Amino acid sequence: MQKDKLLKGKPVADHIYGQVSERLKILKEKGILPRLTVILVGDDPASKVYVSRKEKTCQKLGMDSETLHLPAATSQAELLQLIEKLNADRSTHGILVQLPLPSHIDEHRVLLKIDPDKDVDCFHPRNVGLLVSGKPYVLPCTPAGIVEMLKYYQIQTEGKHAVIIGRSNIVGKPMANLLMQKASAANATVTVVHSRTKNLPEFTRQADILVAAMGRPEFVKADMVKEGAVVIDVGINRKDADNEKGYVLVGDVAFDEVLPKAAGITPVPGGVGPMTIAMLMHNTLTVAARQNQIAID
Ligand SMILES: Nc1nc2c(c(=O)[nH]1)N[C@@H](CN(C=O)c1ccc(C(=O)N[C@@H](CCC(=O)O)C(=O)O)cc1)CN2
Repeated sequence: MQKDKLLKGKPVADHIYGQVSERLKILKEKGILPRLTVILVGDDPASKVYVSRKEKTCQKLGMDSETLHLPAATSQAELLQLIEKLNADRSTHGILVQLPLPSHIDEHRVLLKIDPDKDVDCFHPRNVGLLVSGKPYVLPCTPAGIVEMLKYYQIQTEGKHAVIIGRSNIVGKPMANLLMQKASAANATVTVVHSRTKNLPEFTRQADILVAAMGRPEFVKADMVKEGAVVIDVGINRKDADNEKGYVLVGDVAFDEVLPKAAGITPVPGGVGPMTIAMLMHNTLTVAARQNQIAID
């Protein structure tokens, strides 16, 4: 294993947590205890893991947090009512609805209901618009975490060709925005490919930076990657295995065969994943500070 090629998330997340602690100190000195409320509807096993990690991280940092776990049969009206209550509650600064939601609930309606000033995910259309305009309120957690990783590992993006596989609202679309922008200083040339792209490998082979975020286990094979490319794997897929958990985590990249060709590659687990929660903590402080007109940056 060529260890120097591994772009691990933990050291970068720890660097962010250092900044979070400094910013939290300023808020606490002003009498503000930032509070994140996470809503989980249903019992998706992976979501339960992520939500519990969010709560534990808040506790570890000394932030306030609350997880509201609702049954899978919760109606859309009930969920909207709860969000309305949290919007009006001044002690809650950040609201996050864990995705995916059960299929009977319209995700767009729910995200639209969250007060955009409390939207720590950057999923509300107002905040998506601000992001696209280059004047973000907060940055979307996973894409912002990837930008932080590229900076930390001193990977040049300016003028490079970044190819993103996947066009989701959580990763693909905001990632394209961040990488192309002047505001993020990334200044890359960006191509987005997806399930309907014809001759997809022709595009991925042009990538200096390849971001795999389509949610298909080990989809990216060695012959789809240019020699010397930086490969960012955003996929987290559970693959059946004969171990204690009954599964192993694999990314969207066939890691073992892509590793020899890549100049740098994020592992799964331990790559991009830890950055999502680190950036969420950062965003929670940002919204708490803005709601109280306190400068922490
Ligand atoms: N409202 C949101 N919903 C979802 C988001 C989001 O940003 N906001 N992103 C994902 C899930 N997610 C956070 O919510 C998340 C995913 C992965 C990790 C992580 O630490 N992954 C670890 C492995 C974790 C494991 O053992 O299963 C890793 O890759 O090393 C954290 C958060 C979808 N929903």
